[in-house]
Amino acid sequence: MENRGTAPVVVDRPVVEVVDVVKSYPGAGVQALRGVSVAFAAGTFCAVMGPSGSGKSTLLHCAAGLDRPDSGRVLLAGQEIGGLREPKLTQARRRRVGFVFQAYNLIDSLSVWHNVLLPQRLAGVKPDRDWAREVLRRVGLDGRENDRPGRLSGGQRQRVALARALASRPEVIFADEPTGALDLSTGREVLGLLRESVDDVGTAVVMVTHDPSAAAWADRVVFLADGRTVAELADPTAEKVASQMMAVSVR
Ligand SMILES: Nc1ncnc2c1ncn2[C@@H]1O[C@H](COP(=O)(O)OP(=O)(O)OP(=O)(O)O)[C@@H](O)[C@H]1O
Repeated sequence: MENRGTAPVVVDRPVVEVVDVVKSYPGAGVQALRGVSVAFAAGTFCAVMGPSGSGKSTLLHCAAGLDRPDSGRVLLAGQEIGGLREPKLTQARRRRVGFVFQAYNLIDSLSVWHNVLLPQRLAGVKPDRDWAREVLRRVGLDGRENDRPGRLSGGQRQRVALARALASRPEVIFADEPTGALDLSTGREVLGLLRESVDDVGTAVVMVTHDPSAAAWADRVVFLADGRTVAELADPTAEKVASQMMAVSVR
């Protein structure tokens, strides 16, 4: 399905809506997003793909409220976040959003347990310890609570990052190439856990990836090129994603 206009594809129960977002980096003379409209539905898994430099990470940062667009609107659970001043924006993000980035962003001076509880503590929320224990069990890290992240493997660190994202029961998890630094089987485990959090917990996942077989774990794939959404795929397979990527890359 081609989506060339500025009207977002309508999804049921959107948790994040990006409407006609433009974002440039004036210092670099780059317009990274040129009027992107896309919505992400609650409890679904969406992959974002596109050639290098097409604007995927910028879209993720704007959608997650980490970056402010030059124009356009971003709604998080129906609330427009563009008008929020910093403390309120941070609060909305901490309450509703989880992040899993390739660099893990774990704090090495804290144990696994304290890393997992940190976002709730920063949000001033009393941590739900039972749920934190449950998510650590789900990601296969029970017994590692007292370890420092630096002593864990890359796959285990990524699982800590995922547990940390899940621990605050976010409505949406944004993941930027969460399997990029992992070997094939560890990558599959992490994708399985993201899928499980969608199916069992009802979290929405928005994941940037370059890998068609990772995108095939999603319910839907949105393709970007030159800062615009150019195509979508529902119920993707790795083959369909790869051939759509080829089509997008030769545009
Ligand atoms: N902080 C920044 N300052 C200047 N230019 C930037 C910045 N971040 C991104 N860009 C530029 O904006 C454009 C889109 O970058 P972005 O990282 O969003 O693309 P991407 O699709 O995620 O790329 P990749 O797949 O290589 O990670 C690129 O031309 C990039 O060089």
